[in-house]
Amino acid sequence: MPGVTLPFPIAVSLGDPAGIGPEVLAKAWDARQAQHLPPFFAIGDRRALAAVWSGPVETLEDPRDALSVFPRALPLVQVDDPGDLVPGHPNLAGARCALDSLELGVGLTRTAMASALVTGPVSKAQLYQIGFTYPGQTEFVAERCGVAAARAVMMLAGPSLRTVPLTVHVPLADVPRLICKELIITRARVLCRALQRDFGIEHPRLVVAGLNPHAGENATIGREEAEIIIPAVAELQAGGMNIVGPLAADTMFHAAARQHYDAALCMYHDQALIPIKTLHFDDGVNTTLGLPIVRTSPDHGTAFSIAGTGQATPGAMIAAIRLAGECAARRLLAANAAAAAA
Ligand SMILES: NC(=O)C1=CN([C@@H]2O[C@H](COP(=O)(O)OP(=O)(O)OC[C@H]3O[C@@H](n4cnc5c(N)ncnc54)[C@H](O)[C@@H]3O)[C@@H](O)[C@H]2O)C=CC1
Ligand SMILES: NCC(=O)COP(=O)(O)O
Repeated sequence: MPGVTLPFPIAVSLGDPAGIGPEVLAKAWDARQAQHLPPFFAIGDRRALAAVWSGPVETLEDPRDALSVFPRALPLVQVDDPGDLVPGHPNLAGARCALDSLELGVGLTRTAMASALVTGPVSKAQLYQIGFTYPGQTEFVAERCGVAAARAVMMLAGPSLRTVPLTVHVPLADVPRLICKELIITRARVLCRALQRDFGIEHPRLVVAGLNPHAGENATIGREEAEIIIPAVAELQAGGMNIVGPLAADTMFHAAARQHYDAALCMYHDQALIPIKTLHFDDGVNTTLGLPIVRTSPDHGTAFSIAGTGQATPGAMIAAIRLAGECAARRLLAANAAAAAA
């Protein structure tokens, strides 16, 4: 945000060393001045950067030194990957390095050595093979921050759309039984509060998607709308929230419809992510709401098939760093105002 200088740099874990995380972060550093990015440092293995980029890297002893290093080199907190490190060829040593980097990034942000955390893309399949028991980074970061998974809310954000998947990394067949009134209410409240606190939207306007075609067509094409979603929306409205739904999911994302809301609560992963990745593949950000720290991530994955080819575009990583800086700045302003008022 203009006029706000963050006291600490932003921490960025590189993600899987064989994925495109190192390349898009290096390209973001190349673009730091043109894009007016706040200072950041990388967390991961130096070799992952060297494999895809010939720019300057300086290894840090103290992450806070990133502020002075950032103008001349990409600052790095080294996390060793003892395996063969070849872009496009993931292995379990790389997955371990990605997890160690994520863990360190959360710790540094929790202890105020970093103003916010940006996480590079990891391969869930690789992480599951080393015993990672969380569905994704969202739930891992939430647990490390002491926040219950239901209250850590994934939101995908682009310049013209924000969406929240109510259920995330679960089989589609499980979605109907996982949707319940309590989950809708909990996530809508976290979403509303975060839009106010982190996005500066004083009176958020929310919409909720239906699960079934035509939002159930008056309970003739599925009953989840009538039995679960409508009662949840009614309870939230009674509590004063500006929220409507369920809306038919096929017609709620066109340009004119998007003017009427600040965020859409969707019933399952692809219902939320298809519109975002269609509209904002190059500048979409995945952010976790409801945490004591700011955490964002580019909306894309590891893209192993293009890693090391130079084709990866850094737009989503740049957007993730920018959004992390903006949210952290809003929290800083609010904290300063509260301190001044006390
Ligand atoms: N934040 C995270 O950690 C995320 C991790 N993933 C993980 O990534 C892995 C691969 O997932 P996919 O579904 O294949 O999605 P993906 O985003 O890695 O790739 C999908 C397609 O988009 C292209 N692509 C992705 N990012 C690009 C970029 N910056 N520039 C140019 N082209 C780009 C890829 O080459 C591929 O054709 C999975 O293991 C998944 O778990 C997926 C999404 C987010
Ligand atoms: N599809 C979104 C995604 O995979 C990101 O998940 P997470 O690792 O940020 O929880």
